[in-house]
Amino acid sequence: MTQRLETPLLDTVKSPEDMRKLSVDQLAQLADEVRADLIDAVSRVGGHLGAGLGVVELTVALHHVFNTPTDRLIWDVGHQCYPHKIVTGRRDGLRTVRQPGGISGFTLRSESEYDPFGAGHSSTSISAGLGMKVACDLAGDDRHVICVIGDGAMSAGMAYEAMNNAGAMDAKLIVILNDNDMSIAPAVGAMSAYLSKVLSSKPWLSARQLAKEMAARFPGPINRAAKRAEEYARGMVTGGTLFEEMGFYYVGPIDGHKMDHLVPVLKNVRDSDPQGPVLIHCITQKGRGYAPAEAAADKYHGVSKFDVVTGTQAKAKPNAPSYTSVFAKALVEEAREDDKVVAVTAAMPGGTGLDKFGKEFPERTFDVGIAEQHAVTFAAGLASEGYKPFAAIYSTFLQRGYDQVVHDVAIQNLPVRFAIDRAGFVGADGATHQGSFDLCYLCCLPNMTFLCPADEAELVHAVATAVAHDSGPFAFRYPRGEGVGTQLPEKGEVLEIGKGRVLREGSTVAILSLGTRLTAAQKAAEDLAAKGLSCTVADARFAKPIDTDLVRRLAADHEVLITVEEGARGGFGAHVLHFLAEEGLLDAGLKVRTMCFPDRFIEHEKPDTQIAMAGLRPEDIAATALKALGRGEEGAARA
Ligand SMILES: Cc1ncc(C[n+]2csc(CCOP(=O)(O)OP(=O)(O)O)c2C)c(N)n1
Ligand SMILES: CC(=O)[C@@H](O)[C@H](O)COP(=O)(O)O
Ligand SMILES: [Mg+2]
Repeated sequence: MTQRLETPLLDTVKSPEDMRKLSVDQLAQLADEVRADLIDAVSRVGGHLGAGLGVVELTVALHHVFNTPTDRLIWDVGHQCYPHKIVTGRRDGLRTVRQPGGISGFTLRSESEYDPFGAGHSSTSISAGLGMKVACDLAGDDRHVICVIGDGAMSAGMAYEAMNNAGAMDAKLIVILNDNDMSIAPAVGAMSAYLSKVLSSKPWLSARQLAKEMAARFPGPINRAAKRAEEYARGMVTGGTLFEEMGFYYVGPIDGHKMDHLVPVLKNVRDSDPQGPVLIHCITQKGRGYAPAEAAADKYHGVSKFDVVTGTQAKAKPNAPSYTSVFAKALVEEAREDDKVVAVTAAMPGGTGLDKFGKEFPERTFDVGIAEQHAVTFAAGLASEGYKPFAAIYSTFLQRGYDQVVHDVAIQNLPVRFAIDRAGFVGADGATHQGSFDLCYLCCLPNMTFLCPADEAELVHAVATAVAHDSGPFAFRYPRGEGVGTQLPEKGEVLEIGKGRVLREGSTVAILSLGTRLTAAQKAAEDLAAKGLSCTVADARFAKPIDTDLVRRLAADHEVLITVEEGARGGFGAHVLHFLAEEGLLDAGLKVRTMCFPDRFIEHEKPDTQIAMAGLRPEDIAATALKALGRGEEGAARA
């Protein structure tokens, strides 16, 4: 246990520069103080906690040993970067993390020179780091590039693509595997740390380098044998064979919470000059140092505000079930009737609700790790053999598997069902996580069917329709958070493909809503009616195929046609415009307005504010109609 020094260090240590003057004992004390500060900050505003708790010592040691920001330090995913933000001048800012106007919950280039690369989606750090290291080498810059990547993020294909490339190059990229839950964990502790110190010390590395150089002088078979002998010798001791095979010097495993292990190993790696990349295997504990987090199944990965003493989170009582829980329940019901229904998640069982499905159907539930590309084609394989796979993937993360959607699912017209959660604005996670583009990137695909339920009841029907639709790929989307409180049907109804519904009949303005903007559309119609304007409100239900009869009728019977959707330009509204143009329905002077997200990234905010920033509130819809009729200003200027 570190002998705590009297003066609190966090108040005097203002930057990594200050940290470089500290002793190892002082660094350990500083880590304790950073951990306490992290817990305090997140208890006030919520956010990602468990991962940051697991890298407090590593963060302090890295900024002590390396000359950041000149040396580039990249955090994979970035959710564990809160300690990094505390020690790089954003301690106060952390009390505003993910809040309106506050700092980002991930690393962000525009936020700090200590954030050389933005993140949010996983497994990008090694690719980015290699690019930076090669650039530095080309420019003759003598700086280190360090990537910290978790064991989860290491399960994504992109990480292997990057390691495969790095391992074949001479760039001395430093990768730190932050391993907080290995299924086969090599021994950690003083002995292994000692070995790693020795293995990463200059004499050993240069001896190994010498062996490598000697081996390199022999022709093929001898060279390979010599090289392999050296690697297996090390692999036997430390289990680094996999990474060695990929061309990395493997160092570890070391205890990622012991400052007197971390600092010497990092110094040795920093000062050694092996040709090629190095991987340091750090064993850490997610949630470390905060009992409620350590005890929690999810290690307090993502939390709302909480009481520091008890760990009890302040969760507002929901007015209605979440869309995710409605989806999960509906899928369980359907799966009870149909044993071909199977479910696939990419490391998000809790977030997608498939943990509930897995409780009842463990053998029909597949968590493939953070591997959306694989998840999609794995589902395609299941579908090709007659199963009904539901790939439940957040809108933003499905972007990672897009070519697989096109190449393996749509072209082959395989009946994969895409349950797209977190569609539309997601709030605190901000620009990297918004569900903005799925309508754009799926509606353009031939063979795709895309259903957009307007509320929870419609979501239950969407699941039933997805199960029944076996003739090709089928997507349905729903937002983060709770529904509007509609009565849930006993059983899902199979909807007629490509058919919308009219909820309000009028004559001058037609509002064609897609998805959960329906309540706003109905409110806008009421506001307009109060101004003497007669409005029709229709729920398109399907983004693809469009209900062409409905669109034809709305175009023929109204002066103004407004489409509304929670997605970026190029989605539903664009396809309605294509149809209207092809049918010549724009030629008679119909006034069309397509309301969607603006052509910019919307940062972290409360979801309602994000809707206002996008100009999609009821008052914005009403104003758009009035302006189209030449009667008054269009919606409040977009924030
Ligand atoms: C492409 C992608 N898919 C899914 C996620 C959601 N996600 C965020 S953190 C995380 C787990 C990361 O595990 P690990 O890398 O081991 O980091 P730890 O939280 O254990 O520190 C996941 C799945 C993501 N950010 N990016
Ligand atoms: C860091 C990350 O990508 C996930 O933790 C994500 O923040 C989860 O989002 P939800 O909170 O919407 O499940
Ligand atoms: Mg992990």
